[in-house]
Amino acid sequence: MSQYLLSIDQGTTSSRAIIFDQRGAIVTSAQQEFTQFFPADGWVEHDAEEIWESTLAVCRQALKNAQLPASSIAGIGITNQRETTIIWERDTGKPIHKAIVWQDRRTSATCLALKQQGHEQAVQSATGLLIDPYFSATKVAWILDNVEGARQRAEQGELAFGTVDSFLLWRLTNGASHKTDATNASRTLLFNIHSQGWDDELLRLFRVPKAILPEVEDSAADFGSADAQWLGAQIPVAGIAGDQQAALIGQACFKPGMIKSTYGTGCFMILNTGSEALASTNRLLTTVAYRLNGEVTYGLEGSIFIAGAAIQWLRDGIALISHARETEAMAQEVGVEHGVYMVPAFTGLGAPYWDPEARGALFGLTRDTGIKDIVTAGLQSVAYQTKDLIHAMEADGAGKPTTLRVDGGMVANNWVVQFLSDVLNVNVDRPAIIETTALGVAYLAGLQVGVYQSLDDISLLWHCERHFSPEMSDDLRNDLYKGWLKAVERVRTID
Ligand SMILES: Nc1ncnc2c1ncn2[C@@H]1O[C@H](COP(=O)(O)OP(=O)(O)O)[C@@H](O)[C@H]1O
Ligand SMILES: O=P(O)(O)OC[C@H](O)CO
Repeated sequence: MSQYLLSIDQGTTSSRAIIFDQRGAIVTSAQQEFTQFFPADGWVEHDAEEIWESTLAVCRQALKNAQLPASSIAGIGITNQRETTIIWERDTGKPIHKAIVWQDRRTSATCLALKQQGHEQAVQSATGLLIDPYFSATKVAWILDNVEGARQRAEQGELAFGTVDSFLLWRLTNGASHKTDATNASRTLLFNIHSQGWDDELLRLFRVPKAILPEVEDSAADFGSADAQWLGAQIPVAGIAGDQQAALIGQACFKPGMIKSTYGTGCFMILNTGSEALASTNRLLTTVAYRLNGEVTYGLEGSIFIAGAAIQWLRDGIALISHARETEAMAQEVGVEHGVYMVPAFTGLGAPYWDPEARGALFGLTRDTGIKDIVTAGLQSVAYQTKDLIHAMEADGAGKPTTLRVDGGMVANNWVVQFLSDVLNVNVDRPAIIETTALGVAYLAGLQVGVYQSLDDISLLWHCERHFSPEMSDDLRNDLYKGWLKAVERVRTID
């Protein structure tokens, strides 16, 4: 019987395919980076064709590496960078514009106008989100308004919109399936998280025609089958979830109060709040954590736009390092008290500030500041931003977590995780598999095709690889964090 699961993890900077066995162990994986386009200040685009081609290539490579026939794959799971917006032609499957990436700020004036017109409260209570260029709705409208004839074609039903999961599903099924799951839908600003349906009032407000929207399914569902021409056999697509929600599942945070934080390009912390859609009064997001058998589990999310991307910038933008892994030894050498702060607001500030016009800055430079201090400040900024989120969650009544489960490419860095534990004053657990995003959606696909019977089966598969506990004095922690708050204040453009 086919018992392997193939996860497609389509992230912001790379496409990955990982094959898992039924114990959740990685059999093999393949990864490909793809081009980032920065056509203007604050704009970020991807080529949707390159997203598709790199995804297909890594799936084929993973199967080849594993020396497994496609028929041994019981199901495919798709997890993806969320909010990123693609519109394509229904008859050809061709995108009509580059994908507008979640980090893109081009619609900030539109968002500001909607906020000034007083729409934010109603939008927040329906969607759990804030009016910000981060989410898909204003990106959809931008494409419809800026590609000639697009709005009319959309209204006539000739065009389809999707987040990256939908686009890949469409391609894998040769256009037979135009679907998404509730976690991805909950990031569009068009989906009512209480009624679990597209919301007509929001569609009117954001000027998005209903005809372009995908059907919304549970996160473990029958999404259609990948055509045999792509991977060598027809394989059911059985799980879909946005990457941050998938990581929550991969971290087995199934009980209310459990919390994870993922450090990839950005950093996303999600607290499981169970069946309660906890409304934030501290500018966090209420989101669908997962939907199984029609039952919704909600999450409270803090979204930070730049985490590992700060390290990428140190490498590719200003060439202070050649590899991300070099940063650990540098920080070990420099220590925590060098007086430099980096506020990596390259694409504005996310939670809890939501300041799209803020830009990055370095503070505390002196004649003896060196490369290692700046690099260390980049690593530290990630922990300080996480502390901002924990404070907002506490203010929302969530209570201080006892343990935080972490994952994502950046937590391979032991120094970062120890500093995180020190600054938060919280125990931090790093699991044996830090590819929790891919693992989470493999679990979802496995639930659908019967490899797993329940979430309890999955919880048993989670293992801690290393536990980090706080070692820093309260005085030092407070002093360091005070310096961060001062630095953030200096880049903010709105209160
Ligand atoms: N050892 C390391 N120290 C610090 N940052 C790292 C390290 N290894 C990887 N990173 C950062 O982690 C990010 C990659 O994480 P990943 O989870 O693969 O991201 P994504 O899914 O967003 O593409 C990159 O931005 C990289 O700069
Ligand atoms: O590509 P990642 O892993 O940084 O995740 C991006 C998020 O889904 C954006 O909301």
